[in-house]
Amino acid sequence: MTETDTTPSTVDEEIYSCLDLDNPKSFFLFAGAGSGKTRSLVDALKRFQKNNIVRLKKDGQKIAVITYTNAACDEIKSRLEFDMAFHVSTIHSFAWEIINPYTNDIRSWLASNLEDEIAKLNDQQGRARSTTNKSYIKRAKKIELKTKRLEILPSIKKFTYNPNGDNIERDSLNHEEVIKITADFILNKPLMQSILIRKYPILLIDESQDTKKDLVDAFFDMQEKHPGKITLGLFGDTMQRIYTDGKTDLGQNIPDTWAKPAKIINYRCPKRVITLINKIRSGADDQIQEPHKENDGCVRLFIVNTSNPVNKATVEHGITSTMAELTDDQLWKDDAQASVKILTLEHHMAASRGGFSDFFVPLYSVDKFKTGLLDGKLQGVSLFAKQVLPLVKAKQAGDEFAVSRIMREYSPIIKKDALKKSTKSLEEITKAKDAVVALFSLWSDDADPSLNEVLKEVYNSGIFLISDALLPIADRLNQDQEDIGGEQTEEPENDPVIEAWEMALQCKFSQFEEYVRYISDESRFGTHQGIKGLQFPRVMVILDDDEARGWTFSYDKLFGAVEPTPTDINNLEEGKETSIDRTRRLFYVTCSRAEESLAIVAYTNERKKVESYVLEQGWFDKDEIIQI
Ligand SMILES: Nc1ncnc2c1ncn2[C@@H]1O[C@H](COP(=O)(O)OP(=O)(O)OP(=O)(O)O)[C@@H](O)[C@H]1O
Repeated sequence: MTETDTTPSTVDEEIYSCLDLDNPKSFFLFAGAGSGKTRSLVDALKRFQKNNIVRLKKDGQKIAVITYTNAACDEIKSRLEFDMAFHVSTIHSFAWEIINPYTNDIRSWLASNLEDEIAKLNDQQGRARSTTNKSYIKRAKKIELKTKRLEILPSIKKFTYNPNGDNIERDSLNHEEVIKITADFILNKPLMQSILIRKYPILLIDESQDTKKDLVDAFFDMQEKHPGKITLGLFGDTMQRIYTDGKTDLGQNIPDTWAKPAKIINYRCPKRVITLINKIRSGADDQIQEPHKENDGCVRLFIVNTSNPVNKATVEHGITSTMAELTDDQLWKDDAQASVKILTLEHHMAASRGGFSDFFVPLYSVDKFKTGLLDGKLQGVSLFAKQVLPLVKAKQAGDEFAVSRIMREYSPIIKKDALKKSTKSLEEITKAKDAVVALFSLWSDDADPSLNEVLKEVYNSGIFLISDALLPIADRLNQDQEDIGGEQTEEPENDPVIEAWEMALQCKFSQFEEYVRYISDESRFGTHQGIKGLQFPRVMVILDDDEARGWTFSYDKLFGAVEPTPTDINNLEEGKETSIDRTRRLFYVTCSRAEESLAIVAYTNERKKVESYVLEQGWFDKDEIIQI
């Protein structure tokens, strides 16, 4: 490294000096958790904004900043006062903006890619031992779908893509394709590189460790071919790479011509947390952080014996009380304020702890619903989340102004257009008022209606529009009522999507409210991956392989409770990544979120092994370990 400095301003100075339009220099910032990477990024841009933005704008150019999440995008945009000279976007939107005008090139790429994929699948079919086993049938289905897609390609006039959506329409590209096509165009179309560099002479990537490998490679290639024309700046922490599609060897083999500033201060965590994360990290590389904060903070490992049945809710509640005593911080016990952040590996673990499983689990089991369910954009969710919930809250708070605003915005009864068309607007207003009263009456006497009851009421009064996803169910609910005592209706056809909704709609509205809090980041729960980049005063990390059910991560292996598998040993011998490496990085990310105190809760049936392993590794002292 050319520089290792404890003075952040020197590092920031070096980064800023790279953003020189006459003499651009690329850089890779080496920095661990809580070292202020995002702050350095924004500071450099702000300084650039002050000194050089006029020239950039005059030349019709922009600075491109690629971030990992939409939330990070919004944060950076707002800190740069929404200056249009900064093009801040996620990698998927950035990629799509680059390629979307080139319909014919996309078509050719897709055609050749589909042909390759079909040829590979046909080859596998040819070598299959049986034509009746599951893999054969699955491959046959894939060949059929890919062939169909290949056939319709010529008829597509314009490809579509939504970086935040499921992209299931016939003319849409999926997320993986957009990244691959962009990387391929940048690598193999010299004109594309020239256009990009002309438009964005400075390209900065935050969270570069998790940015799609193919694209990072393409950007490296572009920089190598035009060294005097572009600044490529990478911010990130290789130890925080938690997705499998990031570039594994990022940080190694950085060209000599690049600047390599390093930040070694951790501004977020107290001293004890920093010694812990330094120890965890020492299993992967030799980066050591120094604390900025004076306080020691508190860390405890609770090892929970799962050889006998355990009530996890009770155990975890007890742990928060113990932490409150140990830290003398009563907020550890304050459930209502969500003052403790509880991190689980999987969403379903958060759902069961947060009490919204009945709504979440059935819908999350439908693959194409996953993204929409997590960002709240799933068709059907917004009726309850954006219309019914705020309306009920407004009524409960006696805020009639908010009630009428929501009605004006969403209700087809009272919407401006409806009133214009109607000659009897007074009548319509009365109808709307009655609809609100009828809906709100479901909550009278502290009742907690089911989503089904709410849907039925919405259907009957027409207070809000019902999306296509819920309409068949609403129809059926109403039908059931009409059929009581009448003739048996025909058995409905099984449709897994409708069945998932039917199950979810049986939950109580209060469960749905908890789900909304979860996806709005207002609940006490988060996932190990989802809290990337965030920080919280009190953090409880739940390690529970059995409940997580996955195979990508294994805390039991990381903590020495389970021996590495032959595959792990093989990978290790071949210098490849193992599930222990992946889990170590995830554990580093979760522990490094704590600003004050940290409780780690390890569920295991090998408690003695876990204790002796963590003592041997020097992660915890004996008096920091509590067996339950
Ligand atoms: N130079 C500084 N002086 C004081 N506080 C700082 C400084 N730099 C960063 N911080 C604070 O430290 C905390 C961590 O900063 P930030 O989130 O930017 O770090 P990061 O490197 O992006 O972290 P991570 O990679 O772990 O998500 C924030 O509260 C930030 O305000």
